[in-house]
Formats: sequence, C-alpha cells, structure tokens
Amino acid sequence: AENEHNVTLWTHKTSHAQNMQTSRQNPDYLKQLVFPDSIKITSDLGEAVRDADVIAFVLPTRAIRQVATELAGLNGFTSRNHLPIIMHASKGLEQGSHYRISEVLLDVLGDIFPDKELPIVALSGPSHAEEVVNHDITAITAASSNLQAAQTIQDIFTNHYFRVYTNKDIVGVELGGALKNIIALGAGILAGLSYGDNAKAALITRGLAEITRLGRRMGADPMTYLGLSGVGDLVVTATSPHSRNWQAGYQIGQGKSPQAVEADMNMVVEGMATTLACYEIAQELEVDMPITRAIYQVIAQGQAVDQVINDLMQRDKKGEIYFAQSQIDQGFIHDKEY
Ligand SMILES: NC(=O)C1=CN([C@@H]2O[C@H](COP(=O)(O)OP(=O)(O)OC[C@H]3O[C@@H](n4cnc5c(N)ncnc54)[C@H](O)[C@@H]3O)[C@@H](O)[C@H]2O)C=CC1
Ligand SMILES: O=C(CO)COP(=O)(O)O
Repeated sequence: AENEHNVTLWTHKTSHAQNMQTSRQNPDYLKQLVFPDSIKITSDLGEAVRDADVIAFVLPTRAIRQVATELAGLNGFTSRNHLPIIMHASKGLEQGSHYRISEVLLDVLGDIFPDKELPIVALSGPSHAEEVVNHDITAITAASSNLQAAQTIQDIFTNHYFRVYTNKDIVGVELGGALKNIIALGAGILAGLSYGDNAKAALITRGLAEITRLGRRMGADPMTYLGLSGVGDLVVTATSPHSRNWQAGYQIGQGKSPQAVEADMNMVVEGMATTLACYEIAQELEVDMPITRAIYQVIAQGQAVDQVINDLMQRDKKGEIYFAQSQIDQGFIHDKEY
C-alpha cells in the first residue's frame, strides 16, 4: 500500500475484519502498526480477489489448502479475463503430502484455468514483520520458475527500505524458508539451557549443512542456501527473540513441554509441524539430518533435551563436506557420503 498499489486485506474472521476496519490496527499481531487509509479490509474472499492482479497467501501452512480450495470454488473466479499471480510468504511443508507451499497451491489451483500455466511466486527471506512495519532495512527473494512473475513481485514490493531480489530456484527457496524453523527451535532450546555463542554457531552452521543436503537431494541448487532465503533467513530466525520458533525453543529449553508451548502461542510455530514432515522425508530419502532428528526426538518422542544433545555430540566423527556437487564432480567424495 505504501508503494501506491490498491491493497485489500482479507481475514477469515468477520469480527477480526470489522475490528481492524474500525480501529485501523491489528493489535493482537502487530501492536505498533496503523494501516494506511487506502487499505480495504474484508472477510469476503470473493470481494478481496475480484479484480486482483496478485493474490498473496500469507497464512500458516496448515491453512493454505483450505483457503486455496475456497478460492477455487468462488463464483466467477475461473472466468476472469486475466490470470492472477499467486504469491505466498508462508514457510512450511504440508503434513502428510510433504508438499511445499507452491505444490499445494498448484495441486488445488493448477487445473482450474485450462490451457494456462498459473504463475506462482514464493516471497521468502530474512524478514520479521515487526521490523518491516518499522521500515527497517530488509532484503528478501521472490522465487519462481516463471522469472517474469518473480520480477513483477519484485517491482510491486521494492522500495527504499524493502529490497527484493529474484531467484528461479523456488524449490531451494521454499525448502530453505521451511527448514530453517527447525534449526531456530534448536537455537531457542540452546539459549533456554544457557549454552553460549559457540553452540549457537555450531548449530547454525551444521543446520545449514543438513538443510543443503536435503535441499540438493530434493532438486534445489545448493548455492541457493548461501543466499537470503538460506543462510539469511536461518541467521535472522535462529538468533532473534522476534522469532516464534526461537521463542518456542527457548521455553522448551527452560523445561516447558513442547505441547504446552505450542498450545500457549497465539501465533503459528511452523517449525513444530515442519520437524515432523522433514523427519519423515529424510527417512524416506535416506538423507542424514542429525539435528532435525534430535529436534524430532524432543518434540515428537518426548526425549530429554540433555540426553539428545549428548547423543548428537557423541556421534561418529565426520569430515566437514560442503559444496558437495563440485566435490562429487571432482571425485573427492561419493554422492552417498554427502
Ligand atoms: N510473522 C513474520 O514475521 C513472518 C511470517 N512468515 C510466514 O508467514 C506465515 C504466516 O505467518 P504469520 O502471519 O506470522 O502467522 P499468524 O499466526 O500471525 O497468522 C496469520 C493469519 O492467519 C490466520 N489464519 C489462521 N488459520 C487460518 C485458517 N484456517 N484460515 C484462514 N486464516 C487463518 C490468522 O487468523 C492470522 O490472521 C507462516 O508460514 C510464517 O512462517 C514469513 C516471514 C515472516
Ligand atoms: O520467518 C521469519 C523471519 O524471516 C519469522 O520466523 P518465525 O515464524 O519464527 O517468527
């Protein structure tokens, strides 16, 4: 809206929409923000998307399929004159299917516009909402296999405090955004247990190694993880008390049960569900993800944090292997070792 685009904000709760319309604020989420006058607010999805060139899903992962299905069922949506760009800013993996967000969106919306390929863009990177609304400098990535669609999102969002890059590796970008939340839970747990900066750096670095390992196995470009949606988002989430995932981990480290932590949060802690999905994917693809496994043991199996950390540190000794593709190409290592 500050970039002079017409913006309609949709929420599924009528009372929430009415309160925001009257107060021009969203106090349970971002206390300090006053909405620009130009933003329309509604709980009517049809009204929200009627003439939209871009439809941005910014929902907890668990709600994406449901809202996309509602969108697909809207009267007149499929007879629009022009195809909208579908954008999302969510960071997770669907439970059960293990789909990335763009795969869920494509699954629900992909066939409803016959003969037209739906442009889907993931907007992802180090970006705490609390700082964006204060106009703190932020740089993130618009990722899509459709570069033109990514450039449109870049044009719409870029301004003096918000710099958007483009990236064609949507697989790598979406996986980076989802998986860093698992490592952020771990960083919070370490902080809750009063571990120091060495432990934090070890976790972030080895966390990046296993994110890259799984990403590469799932078709991502390993170099994407050196970018904003990789190391950038990992650092911002795993080192910041703004992060809900870090906060949840901190409370677990202080002794609260993971179930109680999740129940007491009024906002989404994506890393909890993502840990379960990622653990299952890693098992299925036989990719070694020791930190993810450790977090899984804590949140899904109720194992004691101290014991899990001890087990992590007592594993077999290993080499530090990065940039696997080039090392594989040069015959330094075998594919399996990475
Ligand atoms: N908050 C942040 O700084 C950032 C969040 N994200 C990602 O964006 C996504 C959303 O995050 P937040 O906005 O922080 O989450 P949130 O927990 O604040 O919820 C966002 C909105 O979704 C609505 N919602 C929940 N369930 C719904 C349903 N079944 N149907 C329709 N609406 C529903 C809530 O009422 C709320 O208005 C997450 O995947 C998160 O990882 C990404 C970057 C930064
Ligand atoms: O993704 C985020 C910042 O880029 C926000 O992380 P949390 O969901 O942990 O708050």
